[in-house]
Amino acid sequence: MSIARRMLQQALKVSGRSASPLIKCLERWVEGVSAAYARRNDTRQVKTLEEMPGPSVMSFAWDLFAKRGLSRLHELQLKGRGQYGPMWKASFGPILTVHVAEPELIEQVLRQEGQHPMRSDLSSWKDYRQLRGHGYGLLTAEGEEWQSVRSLLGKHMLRPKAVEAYDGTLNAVVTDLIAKLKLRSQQNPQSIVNDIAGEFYRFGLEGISSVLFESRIGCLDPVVPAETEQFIQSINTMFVMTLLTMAMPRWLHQLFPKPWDTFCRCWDYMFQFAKGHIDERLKEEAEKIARGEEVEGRYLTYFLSRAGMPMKSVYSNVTELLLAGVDTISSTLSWSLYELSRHPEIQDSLRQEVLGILSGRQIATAADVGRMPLMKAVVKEILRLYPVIPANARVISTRDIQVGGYLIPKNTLITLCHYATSRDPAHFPNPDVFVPQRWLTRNDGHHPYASVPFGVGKRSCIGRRIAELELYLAIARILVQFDVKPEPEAHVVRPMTRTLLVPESEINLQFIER
Ligand code: HEM
Repeated sequence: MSIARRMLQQALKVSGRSASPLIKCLERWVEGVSAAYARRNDTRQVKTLEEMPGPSVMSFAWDLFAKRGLSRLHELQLKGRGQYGPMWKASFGPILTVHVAEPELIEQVLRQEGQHPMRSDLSSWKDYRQLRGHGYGLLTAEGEEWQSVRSLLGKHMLRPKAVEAYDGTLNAVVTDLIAKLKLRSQQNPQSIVNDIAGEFYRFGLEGISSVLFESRIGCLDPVVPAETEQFIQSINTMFVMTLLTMAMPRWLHQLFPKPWDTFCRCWDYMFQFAKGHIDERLKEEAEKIARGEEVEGRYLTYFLSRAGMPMKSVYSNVTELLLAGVDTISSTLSWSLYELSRHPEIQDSLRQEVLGILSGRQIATAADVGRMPLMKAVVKEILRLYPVIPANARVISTRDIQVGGYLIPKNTLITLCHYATSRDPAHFPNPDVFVPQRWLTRNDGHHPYASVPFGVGKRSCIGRRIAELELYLAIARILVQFDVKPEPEAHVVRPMTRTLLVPESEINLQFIER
């Protein structure tokens, strides 16, 4: 309470007068004056971007390009925080970005993100769509357009009941994954499956396709269709090229056209792949209707097309959902089995938890995995150590905001460094060690924004519930069917950034049938 206000109240008490309209008016005036005074004082203390520490343009460019910094961006978060504190600025090619690496400050940014949060307005993904005249999907759309797709998809992807209904579809894909792992481990004298991330890539694509189209596309067949392999290859290359094309000023695209051309070719293929599958599925439906048969789909493409969304938006949304469901699942599942293979005691406890809930059954349902606290803790811990999207971003386009005592002008790109916060010993003791148990105790003391692998708020991951269900179902069945061990003389695998955080080298594991 301001001193002026207190004095006014004191005066009222002394005079014994009740609060008449005049007095109330006076009170409001005093409040207004003191708020304005506080604001002026605040602005005086607020620092500007010029005062923010950070590497020079040259030294950051050196780190990025000469020292393979693009693949070590996650480590540069730790280096930046160590060198400059919780906030620093750096120029990523032509883009100035403010890095924020403290949970309270990340929270401050997200609480000011406004009605239609924006991740980045400088994305080369958007440039590509404009160039080719494609629509935007949920990942790239903004404003009202984003809001309307988000509300529509939210009904089918965020509501627990709607997501639980996908467990049968996803379990059918898990059945094929298990058969494939059995086949591959039987082909090796030591039951080793090489490059599990590659296998889980196909699993991820088959999983999200079945949710989108309610039909299978053969990713886990003994011979994978060539177009599927090319789609996966296109995603890989597109992610490698994303950071490069964003870090290069546009005029450099003319001088060195290869990265931009390759990037566009990958997207062309991905859009073509998605369109092919959508058209095929909708044609089947039209034929059914022509034969007078009932059409009742439980798949996302059906919901989108039935909601009257223009086909251009259906194509772009499905392309982006297909893309979002591949690396995210593959990487998280690979790291889960990697860590469980190195911590046999935790693997065993988790298996006991699964077997206890299944009581004799082989296949878990959504309701079953909902009752597995250790399973949830394992996945949380994996995403703390290896958040597949290691940094998030926001651009607040409507107004300047204050964060950590700095004034951030509107339209500044803000990088939320949650890889750094989730590896911070101040929030997680022994931060580099896999300890799922830390998630089992309430009030373990970490800030709620210290590990936010799915983001927070209106623009957070819409696929979170589907991803978690798919991961739980897959891990549960793998542990029931196999003992998972590291290959003999296995080396440590580290993460690397390829826009997303992925294993730097192959993860090879022994899958010993139980
Ligand atoms: C372990 C798995 C996954 C992780 C860690 C993850 C993480 C994230 C993160 C960090 C964001 C950005 C959130 C923000 O800006 O605040 C995001 C957005 C998004 N994710 Fe995921 N994701 C995962 C799986 C999936 C899956 C399986 C799908 C598709 C079914 C998906 C679809 C999306 C979409 C469409 C967006 C954009 C949402 C929007 O802009 O409104 N994600 N995800």
